[in-house]
Amino acid sequence: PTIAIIVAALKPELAIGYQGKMPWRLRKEIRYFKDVTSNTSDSTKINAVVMGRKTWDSIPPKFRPLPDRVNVVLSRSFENEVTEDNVIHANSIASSLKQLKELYSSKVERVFIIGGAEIYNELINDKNVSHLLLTEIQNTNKDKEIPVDTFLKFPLYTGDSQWTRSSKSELQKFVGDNITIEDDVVEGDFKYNFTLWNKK
Ligand SMILES: NC(=O)C1=CN([C@@H]2O[C@H](COP(=O)(O)OP(=O)(O)OC[C@H]3O[C@@H](n4cnc5c(N)ncnc54)[C@H](OP(=O)(O)O)[C@@H]3O)[C@@H](O)[C@H]2O)C=CC1
Ligand SMILES: CCc1nc(N)nc(N)c1C#CCc1cc(OC)cc(-c2ccc3c(c2)OCO3)c1
Repeated sequence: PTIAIIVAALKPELAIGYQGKMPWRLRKEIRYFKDVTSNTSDSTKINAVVMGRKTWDSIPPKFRPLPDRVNVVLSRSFENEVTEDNVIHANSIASSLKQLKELYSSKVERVFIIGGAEIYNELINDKNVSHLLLTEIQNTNKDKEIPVDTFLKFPLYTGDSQWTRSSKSELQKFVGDNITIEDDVVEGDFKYNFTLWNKK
């Protein structure tokens, strides 16, 4: 299945976290994340979300496991198993994909890597990752500093980057027509845009 990274990052430094949490709460961004990671073109299939143990721990317990998606959590101290609330525990990316295949065979349409920094920075260079769904966030209030301490190490804007930004119509095709993609969404001091990147 297609493996895509999905992340929201503050430009220009591509910051994604602060003290183990998200530096912002953007209502429409959470809805986009939910819709894109839940939506399948084939209604008989389901998507999977893969995350690091710290990201799992940071999701409010009432919101996890993320509904209507196969949840996979990675930890180097996990046994490869399925927990009682149907979460796949894996101790490597490879074993998580193997378990997905064994348990769900052709039932999984897309696999979304949903964080956090350690997982992102390991997988951005993985040959199996074909797409990057990046929400590019800007701070419109130059008098306000946004506290951040966690960053993506993604080579996107360098000249020799193997990643190229797709058009808005390619993004629309990728996520499906039933998802509305707004331009320049403004929430508080933040302005953000949804983008799709793929490998050259
Ligand atoms: N802006 C955004 O879109 C998002 C931001 N975030 C932010 O990211 C931050 C969390 O990121 P981070 O602290 O890096 O933690 P992660 O969520 O990336 O989890 C790291 C843990 O995952 C496990 N792990 C990592 N790599 C592997 C591997 N190859 N095989 C098996 N297990 C592995 C380890 O677990 P163990 O220690 O148990 O061995 C490691 O400690 C938070 O601030 C969060 O808010 C998170 C998601 C989205
Ligand atoms: C939702 C933020 C987000 N956006 C994008 N573009 N990519 C992502 N990978 C993520 C993410 C994520 C994991 C995560 C972390 C978290 O706290 C650190 C909370 C949630 C979360 C997940 C579902 C929710 C919710 C919050 O509020 C309502 O429903 C989800």
